[in-house]
Amino acid sequence: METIIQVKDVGKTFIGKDNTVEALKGINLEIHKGEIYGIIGMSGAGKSTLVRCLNFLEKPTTGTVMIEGKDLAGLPENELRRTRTQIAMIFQHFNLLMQRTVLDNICFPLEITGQKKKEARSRAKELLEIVGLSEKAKAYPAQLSGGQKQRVAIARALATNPKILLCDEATSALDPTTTKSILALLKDINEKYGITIVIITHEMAVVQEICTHVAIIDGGTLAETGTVEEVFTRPQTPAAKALVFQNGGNHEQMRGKRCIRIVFKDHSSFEPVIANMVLECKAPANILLADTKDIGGVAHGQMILQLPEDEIIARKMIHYLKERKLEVEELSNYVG
Ligand SMILES: Nc1ncnc2c1ncn2[C@@H]1O[C@H](COP(=O)(O)OP(=O)(O)OP(=O)(O)O)[C@@H](O)[C@H]1O
Repeated sequence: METIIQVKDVGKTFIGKDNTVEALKGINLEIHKGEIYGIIGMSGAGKSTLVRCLNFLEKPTTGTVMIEGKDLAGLPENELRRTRTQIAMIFQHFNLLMQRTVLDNICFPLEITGQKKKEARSRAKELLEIVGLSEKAKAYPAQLSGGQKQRVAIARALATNPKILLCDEATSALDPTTTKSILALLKDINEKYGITIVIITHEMAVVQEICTHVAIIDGGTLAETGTVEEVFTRPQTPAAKALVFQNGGNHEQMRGKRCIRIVFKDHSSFEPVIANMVLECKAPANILLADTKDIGGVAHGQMILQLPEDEIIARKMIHYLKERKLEVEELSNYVG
């Protein structure tokens, strides 16, 4: 698959009057065309800084960012500007122009690129239809709900036909139902228009919902990258385990001896079953052994899980897995 974003050894240091912050250190990332790539990490991990480096809103102190093979640092100003128009961005707080109507907000980037007013308005109307807000064309942002504002921001971001859409905590100010609908819209846009999407978030549920790939960033460094399924089912690093199992995947909390063997057959590899189970049951499960193979996008294999001591939660987990048509076998004396 074609690489669209390549980040090589990127570092970013902020030098202040009294202190120096190394926000990013030696980041390497490769994002392919058409992927929905999640970048997740705790507050202060460096997510926003990284995403801002992808469109040179922030210039990296070291390393290179390449968009479609072009090193952004080497581009003359006008070409950098052109490349930037292909990288749109949406934000947590929408950043709409409050004095302009919804339609005029969407026209704004088109006017900047010199499009005629009439053409801009007709394109803006098309975009409003895509995001399902045609009836709000004449409304002002203050008259919209959070989800509607984000839809306008998405329409505005798409106005210049970008190849990449960067989303910086785009659903963090929204309730769970609205979040789901915005994520569904993003997925639809990704599928219909082939736009590569990079999602910055601190919420695992967002990654789980729509991302194909994920990078975990921790203290300015990249802890782990992989497909969502890989990282969710077999997190390798403490940072990844902390996010996947919410409370650290701490072995001390796993005193329960109850182990089960799950056999995967013909199960979609894109549904991170274990991670979903952990999220649903709000308790960690320890993966003692995982032997899965991806055959044509379908996972086959087995996994041995140690369940929590709490009988009710353990039952709930077994029930969850059985409901998903997985073969579950209880192991009385498993020694990992
Ligand atoms: N312009 C700046 N000047 C100085 N320090 C900065 C600047 N921007 C970010 N930082 C610092 O860099 C580190 C990473 O910040 P960043 O905003 O990228 O993290 P984040 O993972 O996006 O966090 P959050 O989820 O809380 O927004 C923090 O320690 C932050 O204080």
